[in-house]
Amino acid sequence: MRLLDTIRGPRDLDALSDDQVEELAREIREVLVADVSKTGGHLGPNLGVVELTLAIHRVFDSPRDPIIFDTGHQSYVHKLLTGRKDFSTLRQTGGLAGYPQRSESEHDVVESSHASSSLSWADGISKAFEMTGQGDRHVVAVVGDGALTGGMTWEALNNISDDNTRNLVVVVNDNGRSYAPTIGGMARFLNSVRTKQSYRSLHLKSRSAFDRLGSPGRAIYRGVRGGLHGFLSRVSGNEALYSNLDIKYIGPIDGHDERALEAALRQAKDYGAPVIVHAITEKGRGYEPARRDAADQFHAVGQIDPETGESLVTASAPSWTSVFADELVTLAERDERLVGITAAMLRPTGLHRMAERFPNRVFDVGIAEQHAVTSAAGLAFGGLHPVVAVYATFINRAFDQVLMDVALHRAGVTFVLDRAGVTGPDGPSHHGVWDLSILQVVPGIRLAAPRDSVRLAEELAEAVRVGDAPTVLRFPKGTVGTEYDAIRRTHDGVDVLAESERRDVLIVTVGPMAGIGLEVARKLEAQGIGATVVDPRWVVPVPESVVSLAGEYRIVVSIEDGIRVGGIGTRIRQDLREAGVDTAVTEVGLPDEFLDHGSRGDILERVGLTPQHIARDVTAMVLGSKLPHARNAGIDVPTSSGAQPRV
Ligand SMILES: Cc1ncc(C[n+]2csc(CCOP(=O)(O)OP(=O)(O)O)c2C)c(N)n1
Ligand SMILES: CC(=O)[C@@H](O)[C@H](O)COP(=O)(O)O
Ligand SMILES: [Mg+2]
Repeated sequence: MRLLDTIRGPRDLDALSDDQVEELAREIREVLVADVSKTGGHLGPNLGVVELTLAIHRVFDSPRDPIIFDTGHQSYVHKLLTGRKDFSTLRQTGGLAGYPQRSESEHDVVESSHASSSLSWADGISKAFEMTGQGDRHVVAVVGDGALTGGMTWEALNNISDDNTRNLVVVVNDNGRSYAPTIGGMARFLNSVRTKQSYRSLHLKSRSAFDRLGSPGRAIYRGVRGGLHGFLSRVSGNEALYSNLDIKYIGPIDGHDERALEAALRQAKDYGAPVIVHAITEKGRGYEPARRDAADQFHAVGQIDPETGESLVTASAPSWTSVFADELVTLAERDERLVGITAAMLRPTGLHRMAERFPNRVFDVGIAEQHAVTSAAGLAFGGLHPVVAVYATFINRAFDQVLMDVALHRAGVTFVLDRAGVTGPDGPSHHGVWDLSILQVVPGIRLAAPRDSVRLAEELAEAVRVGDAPTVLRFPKGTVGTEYDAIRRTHDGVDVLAESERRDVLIVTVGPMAGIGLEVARKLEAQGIGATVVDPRWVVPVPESVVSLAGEYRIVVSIEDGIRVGGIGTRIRQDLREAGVDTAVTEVGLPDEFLDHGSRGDILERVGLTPQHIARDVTAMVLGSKLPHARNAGIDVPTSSGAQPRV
């Protein structure tokens, strides 16, 4: 039996000897590589926190001492140590979540995968403990060097430093990388610690001296190491950054030396005030293919060959991201005003291609979306046209900057939102389902949803030509689908994809929902219900011809991969009513709920965003029966004029 099989919870770790802890670390790495290579997931980050997580769970008493994982993608080891051993269903429908999830365990606290929030969580929890007579409980926040580039962490540190009576331990998991090497002054500070000759040489010399004494020497070394690191940090003046914040700093600690970590964490636990423990770790530790991966050390992998690390995923078509990446380079070659901005996701958003071609025209600002957006407003003020490329879910964080720094000043900034719509395996905080609703309230904004790669190229070229308003392009995760050519295009750019003689149903599709809309139309036509399908391409503001066309039909059906509440459908309905058009409107989209992880197909099926569900509901409406209220289909029939749907 494996040692790991005997660990039912963190308290089973207490009795392990040093050698058993090392054996357990080895077994955990074997499990991570064996299981995650089959399911896909955050292999590199989790291989880097094996000893760190073991030490935290041996020193602190979770869940009494809550452990907060920033971003949460590095919580697999935590899950293995808290009773969740079956990773064969990782990130799959109904399976283990890829992030902490309270419904899985009392040991899980923060479920959001949006980075840089852990210290604020820890600040609040520790304050609450202190104010409710639970001041003896410790709160531990594990924050990566990448997450430290996010502004929230500094807002939290500013507050934490104000009250030095709380049992709050911040463990900096410093592997020097977000996806790519972490950027900025914070990274330079942390890197200086890691590479400080005084730290490195003294550390290495002391270790080899004790090693020569054999196991007794190694035991002694481990005993004094905590103090040694403390000495080193004073020698190298590393604690300056934090001690000026009046926060105790312990480190740097070798993040793969479990005993040294324990010594530092015990010191931190007994300190009785906020402490930062700085652990130097390696993403992908213990697995050569990850360690060798120059791109991102297997930050997030698909299915891979566990022996070689080679990807087993074959793409049937180019990804939306790669189409965008190539188109942007083409545009940048023609327009020197174009610059790119990424929030620590250069390769995931495709900006790496522009960076390779124009290294001085792409800026990685760290995990700092708010800064990225307002900096873009500044770049536009200076005469450039920034293209801010982020995942759709992360633009949520910078809404105020889009509104008050870009739109208020009518700045020509283009936002490219990748992973828009239901993404799938990364769960509720990663679906890009809010952008259509929150951005459409921004005055002057223009929002496009390309239905295929041809329209992506076309609409990106149109977007970067707009110099007096924010423009937005949003497209989904994965590979581009079928190209849908238009039968005709209206004067204001609406593509008619299918047209029926009978003016029964007008289907207005947003982006790649065009495919579903055409399938719905085919199903309706098969029942003798006339259906026309149009793709506005630019969905905000709603083009006038959508409104005028709607007046010729009995029902308008909008279909979008975004929450229905406040979505494009509600905007169409409002524009129709304001134009005096009383055609019934059926808005099809996602429920305004948090959607658990799973495959995109399973999720769309579950919420009824499929041709079958939509055609059934619309048929029932047209034939006059009461619609079965599918969760995601809101039916709006104008009641003010007493009009009934013209069915
Ligand atoms: C607000 C936000 N922006 C971007 C991301 C995408 N993202 C996920 S993990 C990651 C890098 C995190 O780096 P770090 O905190 O150092 O953790 P590591 O992966 O190195 O353990 C990024 C940018 C995110 N989760 N949240
Ligand atoms: C944790 C995080 O925010 C990302 O690493 C996320 O997993 C993105 O996944 P994809 O790039 O595969 O969509
Ligand atoms: Mg990192």
